[in-house]
Amino acid sequence: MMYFPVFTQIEGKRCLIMGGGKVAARKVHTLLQYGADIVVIAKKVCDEIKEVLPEKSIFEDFIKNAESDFLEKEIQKAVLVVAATSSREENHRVAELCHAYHILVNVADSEAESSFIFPSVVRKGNISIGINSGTGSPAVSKQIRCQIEKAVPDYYADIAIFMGELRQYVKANFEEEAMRRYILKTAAAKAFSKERVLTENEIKEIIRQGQND
Ligand SMILES: C[C@@]1(CC(=O)O)C2=NC(=C\c3[nH]c(c(CCC(=O)O)c3CC(=O)O)Cc3[nH]c(c(CC(=O)O)c3CCC(=O)O)/C=C3\N/C(=C\2)[C@@H](CCC(=O)O)[C@]3(C)CC(=O)O)/[C@H]1CCC(=O)O
Ligand SMILES: NC(=O)c1ccc[n+]([C@@H]2O[C@H](COP(=O)([O-])OP(=O)(O)OC[C@H]3O[C@@H](n4cnc5c(N)ncnc54)[C@H](O)[C@@H]3O)[C@@H](O)[C@H]2O)c1
Repeated sequence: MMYFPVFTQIEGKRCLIMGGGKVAARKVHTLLQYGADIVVIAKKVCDEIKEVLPEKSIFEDFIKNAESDFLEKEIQKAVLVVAATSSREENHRVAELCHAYHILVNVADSEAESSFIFPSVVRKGNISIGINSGTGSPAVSKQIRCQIEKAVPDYYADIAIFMGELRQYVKANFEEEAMRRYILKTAAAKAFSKERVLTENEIKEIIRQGQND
């Protein structure tokens, strides 16, 4: 299955993880990096999760029938849900509820029931590179991630921050779109060729050239 990559903002937003084992811990780790407000519900929650989430975000000893209304309400508060229990029946139930409420759901043991799947992620500062094999083979994604990690140097993150700030400045100070494009494209090309952020003088020079052309 081929997936369209979307970069979504989850900072401060509720993400519900159903299940508290190895897979749940990996998804908690990924979502935490992006500032999600995570809640975990499971029969048993592993130490790795307890170490990174506050007690109020963990609902352990969850028993399906007695508290089914609780789960449904928690699902409705979430922007995305992960069904990662070791019970096929439970994962299926969570998936059905999410589909009924049109809430994004990742089902750890069923790609077919998932409305989104997790990419393998390379992070360099604010830069995020997501990888998906398109064949349901996480081992392939992991190999590609390792190659990209080696190929993308840390200073790219500094250039990204620098270019983000330059872009705000250029948008605020230059009315003509062609000029904005010239400055930003030239500055990015120059920063990457010099393998560092540009100095104020180098930026002034680019602006001068743009105005003379
Ligand atoms: C990328 C990554 C993101 C993440 O989870 O954070 C990810 N799985 C990762 C690791 C990993 N997954 C598995 C192992 C054991 C080795 C192996 O089996 O290969 C390892 C550990 C390892 O490889 O070290 C087994 C496995 N995976 C799935 C099932 C269920 C099934 O197949 O039904 C089973 C059990 C199969 C069985 O029972 O045997 C399903 C999915 N896993 C996906 C993503 C989606 C497809 C991604 C794609 O196609 O690119 C998809 C469809 C749904 C989803 O989970 O979103 C992360 C790499 C992190 C990194 O970069 O290191
Ligand atoms: N997507 C992936 O990358 C990936 C990788 C490996 C395995 N899997 C699949 O993910 C699932 C979870 O794997 P794991 O290694 O995290 O298992 P695990 O045994 O480490 O954890 C299972 C968790 O589910 C909880 N649980 C079980 N039944 C429950 C129920 N009825 N209600 C609430 N909580 C319940 C347990 O308390 C535990 O917290 C399995 O189905 C496995 O096949 C997916």
